[in-house]
Amino acid sequence: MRPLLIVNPRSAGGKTGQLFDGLADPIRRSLGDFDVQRTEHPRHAVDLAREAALAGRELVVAVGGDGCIHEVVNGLMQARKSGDARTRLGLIGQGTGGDFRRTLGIEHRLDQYCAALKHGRIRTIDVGHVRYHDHEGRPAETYFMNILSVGLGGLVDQHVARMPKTAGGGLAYFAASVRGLLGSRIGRVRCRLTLKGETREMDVETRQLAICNGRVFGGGMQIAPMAEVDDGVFEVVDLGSSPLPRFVAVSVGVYSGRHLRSADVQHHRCERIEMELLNKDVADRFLLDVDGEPLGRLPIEVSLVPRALDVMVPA
Ligand SMILES: Nc1ncnc2c1ncn2[C@@H]1O[C@H](COP(=O)(O)OP(=O)(O)OP(=O)(O)O)[C@@H](O)[C@H]1O
Repeated sequence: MRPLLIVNPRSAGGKTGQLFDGLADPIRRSLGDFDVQRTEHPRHAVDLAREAALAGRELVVAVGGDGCIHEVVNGLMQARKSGDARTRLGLIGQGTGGDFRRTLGIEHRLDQYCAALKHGRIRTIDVGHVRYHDHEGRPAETYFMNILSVGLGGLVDQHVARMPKTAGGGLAYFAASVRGLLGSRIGRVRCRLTLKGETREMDVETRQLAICNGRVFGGGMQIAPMAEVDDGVFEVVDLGSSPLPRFVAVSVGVYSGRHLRSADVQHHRCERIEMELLNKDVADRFLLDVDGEPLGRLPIEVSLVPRALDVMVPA
């Protein structure tokens, strides 16, 4: 069957919808014939990817940002659960952030995306799975391919999601980050981590803690430069509970990976982690960011599905 391109026309502030027809010809020259489906609403890509995999497509390409990739990954994982579909994932990055393609080392150029699809190699990656509570308190679950964080990141995502769609990209994200930072609270969190069959419990106080399959989040922040998407473990990076000015200084180091040298920052490894918020009065400001989406809140149970998905990456 022909490859399917799932296009999020709203990605990159709506530019993808306008630009995609112009991209189709160069993609076709490299990939050959393909089919296209444009998403019509949020989470539509989950259904499109699942149906494509169950129909036996060998390759499904997410054309959009990290949110689009997250949805396509969820569709492919759902298909895998309900059958033995083993569809490969491809990427053509068209978003504002591009954190997952940075993790995979794909340069943001159409010819590089096409080269990875046509002549690349398959990398079989681990995928995270999380059980959580949505903003109305209902139990929910999702897969994630990159990073899940608790605390400040989810609050920033929520501010971004509530901004008018006309707000400009970089500046609007910066404003949401400042607002999130000033409104953020320190969570007292009970964590149960399991690594190689051994479970240990610890209580942490943190403004932001990230559970990382990939390396980069927040539009280029190298929260876990040591992470490998196919090593069977999560890197857990806790940015600590220092007062705001010191927290900001440590966070600036996340752009280069320097934060890991700070005494405020803790690093753990696990295949599974359960987290429960002890100071429930901060629950509205201590939120989940799952691959950049503000999905809900604690308590959570996160587990790693090893070698779950084949992704096309540069040769
Ligand atoms: N037709 C649609 N109408 C409205 N929203 C949509 C539609 N299709 C997809 N979406 C939503 O658009 C959101 C953003 O998508 P995506 O992440 O692909 O782009 P981005 O935000 O520009 O990139 P990045 O996440 O890399 O910054 C996702 O939450 C997705 O559910």
